[in-house]
Amino acid sequence: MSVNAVSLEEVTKSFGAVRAVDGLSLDIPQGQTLALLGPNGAGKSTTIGMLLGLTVPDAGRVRVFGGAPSVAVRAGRMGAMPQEGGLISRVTVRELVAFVAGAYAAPLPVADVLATARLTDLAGRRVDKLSGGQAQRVRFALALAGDPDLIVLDEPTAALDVEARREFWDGMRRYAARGKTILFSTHYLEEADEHADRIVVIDRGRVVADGTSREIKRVAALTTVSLSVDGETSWLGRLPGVTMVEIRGRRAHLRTTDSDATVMALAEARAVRDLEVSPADLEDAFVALTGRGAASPSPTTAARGAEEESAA
Ligand SMILES: Nc1ncnc2c1ncn2[C@@H]1O[C@H](COP(=O)(O)OP(=O)(O)OP(=O)(O)O)[C@@H](O)[C@H]1O
Repeated sequence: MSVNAVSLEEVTKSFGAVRAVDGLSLDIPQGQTLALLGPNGAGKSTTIGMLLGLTVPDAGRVRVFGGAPSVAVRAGRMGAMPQEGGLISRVTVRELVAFVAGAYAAPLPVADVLATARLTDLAGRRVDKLSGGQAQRVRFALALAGDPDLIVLDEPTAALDVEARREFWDGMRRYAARGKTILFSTHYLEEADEHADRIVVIDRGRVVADGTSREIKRVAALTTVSLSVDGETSWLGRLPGVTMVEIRGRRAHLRTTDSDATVMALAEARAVRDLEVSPADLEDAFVALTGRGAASPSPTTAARGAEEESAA
């Protein structure tokens, strides 16, 4: 098996009394596109800083392609796009890309960089005359110039409008299609859902969920099946997939990790009356996982509730 592109082992970093990253472990195999999703202050930028070798962890180990981050950077194997950062002005896009590519031993041909970042038509434009979205694609191009195997992007599309984001991700997909590894942080749930193979949700410096968007929704157990009931309801908690039962008036609301199995079992029990299935979206899952902004119980609470119920 090939070495992981990224391996973080129990990494911790504090700033004074603030523990920004708290025992975080994460392995990213080569070729994966991973979204690091988390609310403000979750520890995304600090994690990325350690990954890039810009910040030294207090404890734990950071490996990029099996070695120190600085080795991967020097070898041109890791390219980064920081959250912000000025671009040299008064030069054209092509000149700037060629200048940065020239710093690497085995750069990508400039024409390829421009094409991947969708900048071919803007190659002769001066950098200081670009729109925000175009400038962001130039930053992406600079991260690509050394033909890295891993690219790390800290909130690459923050402040871009919908069209600029679409164009940005278009370029990113071309890069990923070449078998490269991508790690990006984002607040945009739909962006993680749409562009990542894997989503790692972090909060307070810890991983709170890790999986495909489908798996994360399942972990959050947020699909709700509701139906009209009368009489005895305790059996509803024993249906497959059900993690929580709430009775409100004459309706039962079942949280389930497997709505298909729950509905089938209800049908077998001839209990389907005014049935409604409300699927979770990633936003609900995120809120439930991080406990921010909603009164939903955390998934661990939900899972524990179900275990206790079935043990009883
Ligand atoms: N250089 C620093 N000095 C002091 N505190 C810091 C420093 N860098 C980060 N922090 C604190 O560490 C915590 C994690 O911050 P970090 O920037 O890693 O989060 P984030 O998930 O990237 O947030 P955002 O999405 O807002 O960029 C926050 O409480 C932040 O205030």
